[in-house]
Amino acid sequence: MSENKTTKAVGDSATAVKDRPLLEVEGLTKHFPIYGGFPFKRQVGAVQAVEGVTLDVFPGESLGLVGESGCGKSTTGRMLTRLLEPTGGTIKYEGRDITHANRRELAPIRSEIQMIFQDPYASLNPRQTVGKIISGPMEINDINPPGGREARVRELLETVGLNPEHYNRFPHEFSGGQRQRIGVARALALEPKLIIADEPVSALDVSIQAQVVNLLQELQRERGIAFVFIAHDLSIVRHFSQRVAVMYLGKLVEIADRDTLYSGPRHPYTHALLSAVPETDIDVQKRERIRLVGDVPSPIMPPSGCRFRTRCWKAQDKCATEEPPLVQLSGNKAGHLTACHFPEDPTIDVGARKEDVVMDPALRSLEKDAKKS
Ligand SMILES: Nc1ncnc2c1ncn2[C@@H]1O[C@H](COP(=O)(O)OP(=O)(O)OP(=O)(O)O)[C@@H](O)[C@H]1O
Repeated sequence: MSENKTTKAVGDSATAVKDRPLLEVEGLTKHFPIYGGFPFKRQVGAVQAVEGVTLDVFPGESLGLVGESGCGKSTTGRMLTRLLEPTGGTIKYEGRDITHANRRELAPIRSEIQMIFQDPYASLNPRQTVGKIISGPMEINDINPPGGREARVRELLETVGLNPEHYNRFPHEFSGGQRQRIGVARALALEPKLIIADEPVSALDVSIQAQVVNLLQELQRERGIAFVFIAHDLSIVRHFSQRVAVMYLGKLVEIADRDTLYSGPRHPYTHALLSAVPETDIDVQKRERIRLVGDVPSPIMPPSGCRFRTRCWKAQDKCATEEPPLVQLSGNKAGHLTACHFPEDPTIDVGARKEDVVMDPALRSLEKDAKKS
């Protein structure tokens, strides 16, 4: 098979490639040490949570990061915001290496990269008022917007669809969806260029998920904020992201623009993830159903070669001995990278799955509305 050795995951959709990348991530790695032994504790191993992740995030784009629970999505997100110190690799923000930048060095960009967390119950301080929570980042960064912080917070409350009069209320007075809106307002307070949204809707009621996704999408479009949208649910990422990266056991296995990924996945794992999304639209061509067997192996001792091989129906000897690089396979578009020795055939009829496959009826109706307008 002829391969073009492109190892950098670049976007090629019109939205993605406008400028140089906002964020350039190369070989990002995180190992959590495991200590044991008696009487003196020493390191006996490591959880290899993230291993050699390489990708770019462009200004204003939304990149979806998808994979099963425990594959290292949150750890990656936390390293990108520098809440976690990487074990290896580099992170560049607007060309500046911030991989090991200290607090002082990070200060000027702290406001530009924000995070929205999964659990809107745990991520808000129950003893602080909404006003205090949202103005927190402004206080920490000593930012005084024209008109004052309170006016800015009220404006932000309105932006995220909450009543500005709720300024003095406490988190427990709000529903899950409303709390996540407070989290979004807090992330917006410093007018970030990049938001890492870590499963921002998975803790919410299904009927509320669509509203919050819609809000984030509006913000992305109207304010040109770049998003890394972390999710285990491919249907939500498809709704929100122009490009999608798929992770398995700490590694990126495939990345492409969303239509390419959904209509012609090359990595068997992506194919399996897609076939797990229920097809509710009878117009959508039936895709072969694949059910993954076995558990995800331990990240403490991941399989040799291709990490997916123990669950892959296409695996051969080579998969155990040689790790497949993340490259542009022959037949793939620029920017579509796959890490597999025996990839799926490219879909012949690329238009076969143009329709979105959405699990949640609320999201489905939103998509239809968006298409009409
Ligand atoms: N502080 C830590 N110490 C040790 N291991 C950790 C730590 N944080 C995460 N891990 C491990 O690293 C691996 C990746 O975890 P991570 O939370 O990044 O995955 P995830 O894909 O975000 O999963 P989920 O969707 O369940 O949040 C898991 O095996 C997890 O147990």
